[in-house]
This record gives sequence, structure tokens and C-alpha cells, in this order.
Amino acid sequence: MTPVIWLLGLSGSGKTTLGSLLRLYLEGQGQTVTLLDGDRFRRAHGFCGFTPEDRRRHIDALRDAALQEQALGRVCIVAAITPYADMRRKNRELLPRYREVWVRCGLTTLLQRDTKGLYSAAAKGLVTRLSGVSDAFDTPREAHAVIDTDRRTLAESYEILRDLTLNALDWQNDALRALPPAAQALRPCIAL
Ligand SMILES: Nc1ncnc2c1ncn2[C@@H]1O[C@H](COP(=O)(O)OS(=O)(=O)O)[C@@H](OP(=O)(O)O)[C@H]1O
Ligand SMILES: Nc1ncnc2c1ncn2[C@@H]1O[C@H](COP(=O)(O)OP(=O)(O)O)[C@@H](O)[C@H]1O
Repeated sequence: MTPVIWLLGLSGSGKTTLGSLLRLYLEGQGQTVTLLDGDRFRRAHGFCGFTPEDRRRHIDALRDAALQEQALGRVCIVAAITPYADMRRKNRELLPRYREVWVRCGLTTLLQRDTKGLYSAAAKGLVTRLSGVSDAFDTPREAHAVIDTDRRTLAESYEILRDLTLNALDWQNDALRALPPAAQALRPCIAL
């Protein structure tokens, strides 16, 4: 079974950037990979709104999509805020080989980055229920890794994520190493 690498954290923390780099790396290694980005998934599937119910429905749908990708033997990377503890608990219960990564960044840096203008819009009252500002973001207490993107370079952050993912894939590599050499040549084609 392939892993689900679930990147969570506030808007602008670096989920999409790191998820995209990881996908490129894994594809270069011959893995089949799907990146499900919360922002895009919402637009593609008509999920809108940021009430707790809206967000839970959205994360439930993302989890279902991740399960489908796993069933097809693809490594699935999810990048979504995933703000509430109960969402993450369901992920742990329902997703085999789930790896949770908290992409952490303090508000001071997020306000400086303000990549989508959301934080300045929230300060003017134009955006409501913004995670970490006017809506809850429960502290992730059981993440497999925490990446502080306001203190680490992009290269360092990426390396942490890549190493965690390689660990998650390790049992698969072990299983493949046990195969005869001729079969190992087929490695990129074998999805366990
Ligand atoms: N109020 C409010 N709160 C949070 N996010 C907001 C909001 N309004 C718009 N956006 C933008 O919508 C993207 C939604 O992120 P997610 O789908 O990952 O959120 S959630 O997990 O369903 O809570 C999120 O994407 P990222 O910036 O990639 O995190 C934001 O750009
Ligand atoms: N260490 C880092 N890791 C990830 N992104 C970083 C880092 N340092 C700076 N950034 C920048 O922060 C921004 C994060 O934006 P994005 O990846 O869209 O965040 P999110 O998907 O969480 O909303 C990008 O402009 C990225 O270049």
C-alpha cells in the first residue's frame, strides 16, 4: 500500500510549494503520484464556504479521493489546511499508511508573505473565518513531522519532507530488495 502524505497548515505556510516539489522528486524516482491541493480541489468539485461544516465536508471528500488514489497504487500527497483535530483523527483512523506533516509558519511571516492577499483582506474585514486569524486551527499534536517554514530554507524544508516520505516508502523498498535482480529492474512498474 502506498502512503498518503498529508500536508496541513495555515494558508501561505508552504503546503503547495512543498507538495509540488515532493511530487516532482517522486515522479523522477519512477513513482506514480497524485497531488490533491485543497484550494484546487474545492474549485474543481464545487466545495465552497468555510464554516466548520463546509470544511469537514471538503476534508471528507479529499480523504475519499486519497483512498481512491491509494487503491490505484499511487502515492497521494494532500495539501490542505485541515484545521480541526477531529478531521485529522478521522484521517488516522481511515487512511492506511497515513503520514501527517504540519507545515508550520508563524503569523508574522504569513502576514509578510500574504501570497494571496487573504491576511490583509481579513484585517480589513473583507475575509471572514480565516484559519489562524478568525477561525480555529487546532494545534496538531500527533503529526509525524513539523516543518517550520519561517525558520528553515525551502531546500531544508523540502529535505525533511522528502526524507519522511522515503521512510514511509521504505517497507516497499525492502519488499522489492527481496526480489531477484531481474524483477528489481521492474521496480518503477510495481505498485504494491
Ligand atoms: N476563510 C478562509 N480560511 C481559509 N482559507 C481560505 C479562506 N478563504 C479563502 N481561503 C483559501 O481557500 C483555500 C482553502 O484551503 P483548504 O481547502 O485547504 O481549507 S480546509 O482544509 O477545507 O479548511 C486556502 O488555500 P491555501 O492558501 O492553499 O491554504 C486559501 O487560499
Ligand atoms: N521554507 C519554505 N517552505 C515552503 N515555502 C516557503 C518557504 N520559505 C518561503 N516560502 C514561500 O512561502 C510561500 C508559500 O505559499 P504556498 O506554497 O502557496 O502556501 P500554501 O499552499 O500553504 O497556501 C511561497 O511563496 C514559498 O516560496
